[in-house]
Amino acid sequence: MDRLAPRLARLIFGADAARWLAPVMARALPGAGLVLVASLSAAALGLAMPMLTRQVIDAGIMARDMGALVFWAALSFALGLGAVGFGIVNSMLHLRVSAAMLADLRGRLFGAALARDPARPDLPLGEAMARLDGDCAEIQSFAFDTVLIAIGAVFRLAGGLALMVALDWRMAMLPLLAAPFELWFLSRARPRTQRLAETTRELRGALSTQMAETLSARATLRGLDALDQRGAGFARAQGDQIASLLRQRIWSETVGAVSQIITAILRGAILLVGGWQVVRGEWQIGTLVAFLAYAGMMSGPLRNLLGLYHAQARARVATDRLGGVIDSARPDDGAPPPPGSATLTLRGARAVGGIHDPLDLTIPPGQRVLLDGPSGIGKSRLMAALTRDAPLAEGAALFSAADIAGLRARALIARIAHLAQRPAILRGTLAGNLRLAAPDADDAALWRVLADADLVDWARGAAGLDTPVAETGADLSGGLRQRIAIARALLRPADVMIFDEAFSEIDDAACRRILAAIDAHCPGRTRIFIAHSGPAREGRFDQRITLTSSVAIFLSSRGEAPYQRENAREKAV
Ligand SMILES: Nc1ncnc2c1ncn2[C@@H]1O[C@H](COP(=O)(O)OP(=O)(O)OP(=O)(O)O)[C@@H](O)[C@H]1O
Repeated sequence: MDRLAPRLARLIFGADAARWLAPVMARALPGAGLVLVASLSAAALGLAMPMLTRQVIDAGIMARDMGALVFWAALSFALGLGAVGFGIVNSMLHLRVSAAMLADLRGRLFGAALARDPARPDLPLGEAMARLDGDCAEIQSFAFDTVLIAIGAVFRLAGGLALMVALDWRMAMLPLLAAPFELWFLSRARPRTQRLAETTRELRGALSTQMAETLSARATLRGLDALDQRGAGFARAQGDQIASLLRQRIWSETVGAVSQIITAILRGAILLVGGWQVVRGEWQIGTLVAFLAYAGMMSGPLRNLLGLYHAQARARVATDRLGGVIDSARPDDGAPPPPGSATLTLRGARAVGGIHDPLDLTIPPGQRVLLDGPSGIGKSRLMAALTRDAPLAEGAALFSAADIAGLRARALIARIAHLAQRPAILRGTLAGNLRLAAPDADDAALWRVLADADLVDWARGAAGLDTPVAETGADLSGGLRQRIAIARALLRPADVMIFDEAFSEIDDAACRRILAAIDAHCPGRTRIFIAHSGPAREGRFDQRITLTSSVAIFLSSRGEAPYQRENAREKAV
């Protein structure tokens, strides 16, 4: 299995996709083998049927043998019943095994999407979901429906042909004459199948992106009275997608029709030549019936085989799109950050996106630091570089003398907590949101950090730790969301805490209480504050660092950067 899966994956999906698909296929192969055996047995049952019909007609009806008639008819009935039962078992087995493969594949892709390298361009949410859902399903359906059906088809084609040869070998040559034409047609038609699949998958991604973005922005759009506008855009995107699906369907029907036309020609030829044989007395009528049944049976398998080649083209489009997600994942490698207290050092550093002059800086353990600079200059990006969440455009960032670029990101975030202005709050409960940071924290620990974040009264007034929280925390005020995020961060024993506008929506009085609690309970931790205004700028700082830029900063108003206005306000206070 370990060697078969990579080979199969390479053969079907190409060498690139085989890297990540082979393990998934290796896990699915035993189940797929079982489904294959079951479906081949069902096909064998199907193949036996026309032979039994032939016996009923020739040995029973035409020979006027009542005993033989009853025997062959009863056997046909019993096998027919068996085929029904077998079909049900088969379909359940198929669903179970193929759903398990889909779950495995989607799990792998979900993991890769979560581990996206921040240095890589982000995929819009809807596009990512379309890939995780639609493209994974495309591969699952190819592997389980198309490939399995095609193997069954080869079996039925070969079996049917063999039985036709047994009935009359000269007549059995007829289906073979059509093969070269079909192969030629297949290879000519395939590139168009691939192109159409690419367009359809892209349009599907665009539609999901529109949907996700519009739904998540509906409050803003309502305020702008722009819901109809977005609705019309969505309708247009749906129209484009339907048109593309129709083009794809017309093409696949055209491709499929070719095999049906060939089968119809074959049937006509068999009827004519076989009928002539019966007239001449060389064939019995049961033989003609059985021959016709086999020729009819070939149409499905032929169509499946024809479909296989083209379905592979579509599956390759899906694997390419999924390959993009896999490749964007950052490997979880690197050295652990040095133990002991953390000294942060920046040497001529600037993160991608930032426009400030390169920064040299050392922050010894436990310092309180204010990082200042006009909006958009790159404060957040520079801090994100400390956890490898933003790549550096120049310079270096060091964690206790170790270059951060070589440190394991997961280990780094255990030491550096970076709180953003708009924290992510998930649907569930207050406790569930807090325990994202520390799954094993007991209730007492949760209440302690709630106290630090000045949330105890609010939580008691609601349903305590079980207070329900809506998706994105939409039922909470901005200040509550920020306070929950602060409480959550305090659950982690980080050496460095970066408060990146993390207090911007909290009222000044509460903000001062929270800051005092943080200073009292985390005196040994390095605390870096970014704040354009408010109490987060107050108090004693060991360092005040101001990012400046020799590039003109277009975001300043009336020639004054916001932080300069704020500094002026501070002086006035
Ligand atoms: N993922 C990203 N990739 C590249 N550039 C980015 C990315 N995220 C933000 N930027 C850009 O980096 C620049 C600096 O953004 P950043 O958020 O660091 O500024 P800031 O100084 O923190 O501003 P503010 O005070 O308004 O929060 C901006 O021009 C922004 O558009």
